[in-house]
Amino acid sequence: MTVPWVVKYRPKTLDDVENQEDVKDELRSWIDSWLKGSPSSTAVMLYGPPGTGKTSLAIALANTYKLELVETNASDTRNLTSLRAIVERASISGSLFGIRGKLIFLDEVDGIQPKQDYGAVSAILEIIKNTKYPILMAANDPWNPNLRDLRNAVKMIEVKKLGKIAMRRLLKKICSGEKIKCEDNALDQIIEASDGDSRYAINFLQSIAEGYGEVTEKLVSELVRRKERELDPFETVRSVFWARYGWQAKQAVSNSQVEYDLLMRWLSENIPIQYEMLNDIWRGYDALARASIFLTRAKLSSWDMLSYTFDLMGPGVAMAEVEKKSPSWKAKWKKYQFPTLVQQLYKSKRTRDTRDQIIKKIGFHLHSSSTKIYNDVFPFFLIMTSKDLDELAKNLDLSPEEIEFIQSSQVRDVALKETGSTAQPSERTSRSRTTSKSRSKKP
Ligand SMILES: Nc1ncnc2c1ncn2[C@@H]1O[C@H](COP(=O)(O)OP(=O)(O)OP(=O)(O)O)[C@@H](O)[C@H]1O
Repeated sequence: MTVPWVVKYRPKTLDDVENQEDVKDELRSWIDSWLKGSPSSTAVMLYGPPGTGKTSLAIALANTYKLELVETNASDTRNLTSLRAIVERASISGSLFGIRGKLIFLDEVDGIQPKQDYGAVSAILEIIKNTKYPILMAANDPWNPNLRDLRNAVKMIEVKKLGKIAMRRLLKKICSGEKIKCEDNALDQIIEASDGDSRYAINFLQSIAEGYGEVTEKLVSELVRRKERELDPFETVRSVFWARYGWQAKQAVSNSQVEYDLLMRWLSENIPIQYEMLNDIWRGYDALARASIFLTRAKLSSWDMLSYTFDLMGPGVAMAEVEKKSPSWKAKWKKYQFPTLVQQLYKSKRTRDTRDQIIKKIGFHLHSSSTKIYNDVFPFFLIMTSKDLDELAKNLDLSPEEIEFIQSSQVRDVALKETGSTAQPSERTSRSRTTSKSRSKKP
């Protein structure tokens, strides 16, 4: 199984964490104050946009001070109960940093829902009151009024987006670690699209590198569109499959800018990749089939139906995996696939692009328009090159990709067929084609 690069390249210690110097200093002096026996504050909340390194900072902090990281999701009330027991046990035994100290980490504090997770905030407040261990929390957006009491009980530290230079260093390190060819401009585009979200940038890099074996500017720009982040189907698909709670999956599909039909294709292609149990796959497809019915109804009658489409495409697909209900469930990294249709469109576009480049070069040498070369010369050229490719390639300054295009008989057939079928059926072109055909008989 491929290890996700966000895991493989996660910083081990605080020194490995790129930038974030102020945050690291504050965290160090906070833990030092605990070690001296007079904590500057019981709990700290790291807050900032997704993928800025909050979880990484928690792990690096624990490693740096050789503390055991006790990690749980802040809205998981069942785990909070056992956490309360840990904290209470420690206060009775009076152990502070006993044999091995602990760092308690509560992730996704802003995911606490007042109704569904009733009692979570008061449980955390109680843990903070009784703890003998430092408590670190993380949230993307901690300004929800429901979290006011919590905010007042902790020290708030902002984690800012990673700058472009630091992000580039991070990605370069991964590229050389993985020995993959990454064009500088491609990295620039990924950095631009990630908008400071390192997880997004690293996942994006891995998806392209594993899907295509190289990271080129052309590939990246194919995938990055203007509203890149929301448009990235890999991110949406992963967020749905990795959602532990229904609301997370619903958020993923409703925030996604990937067009609904296309998103269905993505999910459909990847359900059997993500889910291993036949029953889970069946439930996933069942939810998706129902989502498709509601999408058709939404388009035909009322857009109100879209809400059901989201429920089924998001939580419906996400919760198809029964194992998710178990507390020991962990998201499994899978290499997602482009929907076959999108892949075919991409491949044929690439082939057409290469063909058009060759046509341009011939046109430049023959002082003719691309249309004329395409209709009158190109089929003949392909036949000619089966004899004299080396010489022609030199004269036309053809790139290896263009030579490969010409050499591939399969592609040549496609190109010949396309040339025949897509040319305008004008008198001029049909006559020209007759001419080139008849000429081709006499090489
Ligand atoms: N400052 C950094 N230095 C090195 N790697 C980083 C840094 N920030 C993030 N990363 C990389 O990005 C990945 C995602 O970061 P992380 O999970 O820590 O973000 P987060 O802020 O906790 O995100 P979220 O709020 O969505 O949970 C990490 O696995 C790590 O590899």
